Amino acid sequence: MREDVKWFKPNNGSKPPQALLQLNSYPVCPDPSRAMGLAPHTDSSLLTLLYQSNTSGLQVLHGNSGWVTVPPLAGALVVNVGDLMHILSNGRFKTTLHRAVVNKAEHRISVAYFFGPSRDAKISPLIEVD
Ligand SMILES: O=C(O)CCC(=O)C(=O)O
Ligand SMILES: [Fe+2]
Repeated sequence: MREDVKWFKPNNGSKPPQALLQLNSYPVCPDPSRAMGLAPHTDSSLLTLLYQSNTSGLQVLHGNSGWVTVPPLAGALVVNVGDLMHILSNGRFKTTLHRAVVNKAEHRISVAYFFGPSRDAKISPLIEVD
């Protein structure tokens, strides 16, 4: 893999990066097979840090295994690669299709911190195709 220490050097002058904190709340659901907490999606920014308390619900689509649960680990955050990272790295870091399912026993919360460049930054791949 080609090393390039300039990967994340901003080229948009002094515009600050953008960060967004999103609080998700998934109430108990009597029939989880008939509801979805958060529909399948990819996060559009660069990176997401996700705190998912101690109730599972996050699932990622993993190759032939289908939807795989990402169990919450005490003191750990999930790091999600977003669309902009996918584009910047020319697909070397892949954006992650994920969703959140509900359950019938516990109210679940999660906190997502989305981080990326300013809204009007121009994004293009920084790594050439091999
Ligand atoms: O609640 C979760 O585990 C996922 C939240 C999520 O994917 C999002 O806020 O974009
Ligand atoms: Fe997400």
